[in-house]
Amino acid sequence: MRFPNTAGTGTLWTVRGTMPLYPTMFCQFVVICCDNGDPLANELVCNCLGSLRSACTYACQLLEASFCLLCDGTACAAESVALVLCQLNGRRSQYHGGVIHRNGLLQVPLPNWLSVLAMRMHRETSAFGGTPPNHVLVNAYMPGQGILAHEDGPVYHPGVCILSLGASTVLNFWRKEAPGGSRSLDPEMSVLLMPRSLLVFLDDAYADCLHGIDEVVEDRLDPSICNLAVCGMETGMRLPRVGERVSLTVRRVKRVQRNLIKLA
Ligand SMILES: O=C(O)CCC(=O)C(=O)O
Ligand SMILES: [Fe+2]
Repeated sequence: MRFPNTAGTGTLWTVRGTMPLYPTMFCQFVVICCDNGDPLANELVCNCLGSLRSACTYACQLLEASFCLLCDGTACAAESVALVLCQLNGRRSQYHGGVIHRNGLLQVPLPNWLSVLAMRMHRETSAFGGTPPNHVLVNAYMPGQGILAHEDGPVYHPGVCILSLGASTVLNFWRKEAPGGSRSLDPEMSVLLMPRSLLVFLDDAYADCLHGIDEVVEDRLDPSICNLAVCGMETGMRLPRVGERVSLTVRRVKRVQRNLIKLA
């Protein structure tokens, strides 16, 4: 399977194996936010019901349909201008929506299939503060790959939607400042990201925490994972990361540079 051709380079992003389709899997919607200084333990975790559920399912179907189109290598090139920025520890990342410059986003319109998805997330969640998202990061992880603890930072509006496809994973959150001053090595809270789940994290979870994914080939499900029950899992289980995981991180870069001439 191949991802969209990258701008200019002619390099194709080749993915080993095939993108699994999950036509019948449930779609989970997890919201993590902790306004008013509430501890992370008070995060809101809910199953996706009613219209939200259908929105997520729709998004996944759309996305999977898009990936299928991309697989045959024909539909993508004209529509999608993507930029491969890094191949860190094997994880591959692809940016859509433009390059982030110190003066703001040098905006390139999102490809249509991503724009529909991003607008749907905008309409159905409160993640982007009333203004549509303009940037999507696609990350592809093989088993054993992850992402170091980091914060997404002030360049984005403090709200993120992450749609997960392929293998499951666990995303950890650490408070930047644990009580007593130093940062604990143990996550304060973790979320199991099942395929076709949509994670929305906002506010304090964005601003006061680091997040990251361990570089392991299987996840040990421990009690710090806040949504085990809704995933039908139990503490103590081990969940192998079977195959590749592809995530779409949808965000809004706060500042958009409209006058490109000024940059010269
Ligand atoms: O792949 C994920 O779920 C997390 C990605 C992430 O945190 C990022 O790209 O900033
Ligand atoms: Fe991140």
